[in-house]
Amino acid sequence: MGELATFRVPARITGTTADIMLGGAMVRAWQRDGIFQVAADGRQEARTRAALAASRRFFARPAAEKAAYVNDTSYSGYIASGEEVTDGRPDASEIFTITPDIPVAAAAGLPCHGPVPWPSPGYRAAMEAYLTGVGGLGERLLRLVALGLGLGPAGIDRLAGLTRGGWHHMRVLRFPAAERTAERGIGAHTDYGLLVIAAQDEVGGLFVRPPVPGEERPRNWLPGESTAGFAEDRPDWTPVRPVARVLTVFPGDILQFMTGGALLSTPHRVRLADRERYALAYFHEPRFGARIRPLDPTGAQRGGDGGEGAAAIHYGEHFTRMFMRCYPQRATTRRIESQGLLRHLAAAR
Ligand SMILES: O=C(O)CCC(=O)C(=O)O
Ligand SMILES: [Fe+2]
Repeated sequence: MGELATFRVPARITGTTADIMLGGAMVRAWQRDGIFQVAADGRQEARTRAALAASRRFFARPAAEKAAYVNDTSYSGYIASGEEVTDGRPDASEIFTITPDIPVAAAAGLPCHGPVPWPSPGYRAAMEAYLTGVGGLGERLLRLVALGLGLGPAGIDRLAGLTRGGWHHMRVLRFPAAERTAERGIGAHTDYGLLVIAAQDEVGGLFVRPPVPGEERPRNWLPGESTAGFAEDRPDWTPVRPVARVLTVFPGDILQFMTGGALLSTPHRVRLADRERYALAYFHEPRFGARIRPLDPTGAQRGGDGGEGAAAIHYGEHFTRMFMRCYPQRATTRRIESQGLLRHLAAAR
């Protein structure tokens, strides 16, 4: 792969011919490369820098201090290196996860609902500003992608309409420098929702797997299929080279499901470098209780209404099952299991 395509996203997307052409180019870039770049304007660049600086300050604190920022009703908070597992193997990444910040009293016993144990007001302000910036970008991108998929100006909100009160979340990541025996940062995986919008520092280490002709892709939302560890030992992984003043964007599982595989949830993984590395992975998502259906329920869609696979995905259930899979030992997972909270999913709207 040569250079990734880089797009400039207009401030408003209304369905003009130019919007339709831009969306089409984005869809084609994903179908070729699995990922594209968007140019960050000055304000976004400042938010990215401030979030990465706050992240460095937090991760520099002593381990015992960081370990206190956890919560057992949500998956928000600190995750030590080695605590996350992908395909049954520990990831080296150290993470602070931010899910929607919901007071315990309002969590209504729903799995994954609860507060964010913010480490400081400054950290919170930097991350919330970043979330606001990429959240607005995510909305505009979803409208462009809908146009690019041929849904027309009348269908411009078929994707963005799912995200009112969206379960947007973020992983704030630090990767240690590689040791001679260990180069795994995060194992191969896909992410779960509509869009992944990622930022990284200048170190490098992220790889993606573009669509490979003839390669069957697992449907990560089905209990018997998983993208964790997918194609880990095959060739065709391409580095996402750090580029100044861009964010990278790729599709998650929900877009693969909704498009019947016309868009694929991009597998990716992280290798450790000779230095530590900092990154921000933001996930632009449907609302927790959304029931997701394929855009074209009549087409011969993999995992659609065709008999095999799911007819609809309950997004919150998919999210919950994926986090339980990644954090089998976490107090949040144990609580969901011991209190049988999965049965409350049906009540989520
Ligand atoms: O480190 C990165 O650039 C991406 C991290 C990632 O894949 C994730 O947090 O899901
Ligand atoms: Fe990821």
